[in-house]
Amino acid sequence: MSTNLIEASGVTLRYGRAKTAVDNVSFTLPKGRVVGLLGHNGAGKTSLMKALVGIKGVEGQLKVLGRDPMAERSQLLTELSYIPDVAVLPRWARVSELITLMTGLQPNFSAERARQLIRRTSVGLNDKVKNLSKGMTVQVHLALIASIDAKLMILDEPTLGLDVISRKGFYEMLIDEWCDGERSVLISTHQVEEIEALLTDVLMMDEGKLVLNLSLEAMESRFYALAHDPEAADAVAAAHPLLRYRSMGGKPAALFDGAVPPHVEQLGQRFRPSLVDLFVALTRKPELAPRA
Ligand SMILES: Nc1ncnc2c1ncn2[C@@H]1O[C@H](COP(=O)(O)OP(=O)(O)OP(=O)(O)O)[C@@H](O)[C@H]1O
Repeated sequence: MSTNLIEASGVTLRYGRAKTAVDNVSFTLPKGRVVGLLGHNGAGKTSLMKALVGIKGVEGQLKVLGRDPMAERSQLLTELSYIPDVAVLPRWARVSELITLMTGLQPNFSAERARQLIRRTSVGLNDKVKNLSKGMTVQVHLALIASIDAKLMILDEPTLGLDVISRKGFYEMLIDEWCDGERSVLISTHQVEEIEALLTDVLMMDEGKLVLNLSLEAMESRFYALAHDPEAADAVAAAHPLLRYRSMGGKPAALFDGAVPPHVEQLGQRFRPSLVDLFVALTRKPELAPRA
């Protein structure tokens, strides 16, 4: 098997003839990475994840853990940790029963590890799922899937609907208990600000297309932001930034792909653009584009 956990080349996923949800997407996902799959509603994130776990067939080449997801779906599902919706667990069950259930379903599941992870949470093994808050349910769900001995975890919008404390708890547990430098996780989300500090890489989708595939380190050396005085606006605009916006403190700012020309750089102060700025620049809807 190649060292990449995911290899996608020219992957296209259609719903019927009219809808292309994933459009000619190519990327690789090596081990030991925390990858954010970012995109607006309808960008194609869930569709891509469905393709990765063999729920939807695609055109192009796709290998996950060295397997063809459609042809080898049942085998693949025992080798990765996937949650389409973290907040859903059988309501009738006690946490201990879920552990028993998982032991029967998942050959690579460790009940011992699950109990250990549940002890990290405020949930008891005897608690019933129906009595848990949404945040607690998500923690239990994560504890269960983090107890699968796998190399790859795929999470589709895991913290949707959770308050900030529960989201923080979720990500802390994910980083402490799952990420070990060997395993990788692919997380789709809209909550770009929150997740930026966790990520090693970012995949950004817009209308089915992959518009950015970059490590966070490479992002720092590739994109430049410049805060400048209002009087310099025309000169900055003439250098064709990707985005013009207001930086913190309300000062006008511009985001550039690549080095800022020296005569423009001297018009302001350079700063590190945030992932949110980049997200807006690369995925904004046409109606939000500045008027010419
Ligand atoms: N079963 C389906 N049949 C037809 N079109 C679909 C189907 N599922 C999704 N789509 C369309 O495919 C596109 C991508 O949808 P998808 O759910 O993958 O986006 P997403 O990025 O996950 O969005 P969200 O953030 O809202 O969950 C959208 O235009 C959506 O309407």
